[in-house]
Amino acid sequence: MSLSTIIKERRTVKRYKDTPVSVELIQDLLETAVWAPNHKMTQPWRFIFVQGDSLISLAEAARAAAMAKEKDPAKKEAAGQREFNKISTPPSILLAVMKEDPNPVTREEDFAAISCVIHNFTLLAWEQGLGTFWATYATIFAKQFREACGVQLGEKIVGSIHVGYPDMIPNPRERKSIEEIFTIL
Ligand SMILES: Cc1cc2nc3c(=O)[nH]c(=O)nc-3n(C[C@H](O)[C@H](O)[C@H](O)COP(=O)(O)O)c2cc1C
Repeated sequence: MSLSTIIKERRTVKRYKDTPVSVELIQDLLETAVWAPNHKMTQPWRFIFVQGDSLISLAEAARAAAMAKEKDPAKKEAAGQREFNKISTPPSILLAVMKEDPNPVTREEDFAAISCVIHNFTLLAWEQGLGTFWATYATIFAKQFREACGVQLGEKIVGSIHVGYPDMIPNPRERKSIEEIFTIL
């Protein structure tokens, strides 16, 4: 597959086969993905791969967070179950974690750089037949969830990347035409 084909054909995948994902493969993909541009080479990232029983424990933390957040007692259980399902359904999740620099300029540049790493990862995964879903649902900011995966104060979860072999690949969503977004001065 050419790079342009991979870029255009990669889709956000939300339905996966049960097939487990090899930890070695994820490590290999990340080893390449980190060759992203990064001002001052701060390399402010680390990655947490979660699957199996650990994913269920993390999903329980998501349930606890959602139940604590829901104020209406009649809706607590359903809210918790929704979050539990969200986390426990994919075969595995890769959490992309960034150290938050106190300098706002560095922090913004670091966020841009880790976003490049994440997208590199999703493209490399696609090349290997893996689907991904970069999610930023509210759960990743919840105290219970952060504690369950060992994210420290001063670290931000930039993405919860669902990873697995696709069971269904959605149709592409239209992009704006180049004429609309391109200016020549
Ligand atoms: C930073 C970021 C956060 C995202 N968070 C979510 C999310 O929480 N829920 C969701 O359904 N999609 C999320 N997406 C995926 C987008 O919805 C998806 O990329 C977009 O619809 C285009 O589809 P495609 O990736 O298949 O081309 C996120 C994408 C990015 C880059």
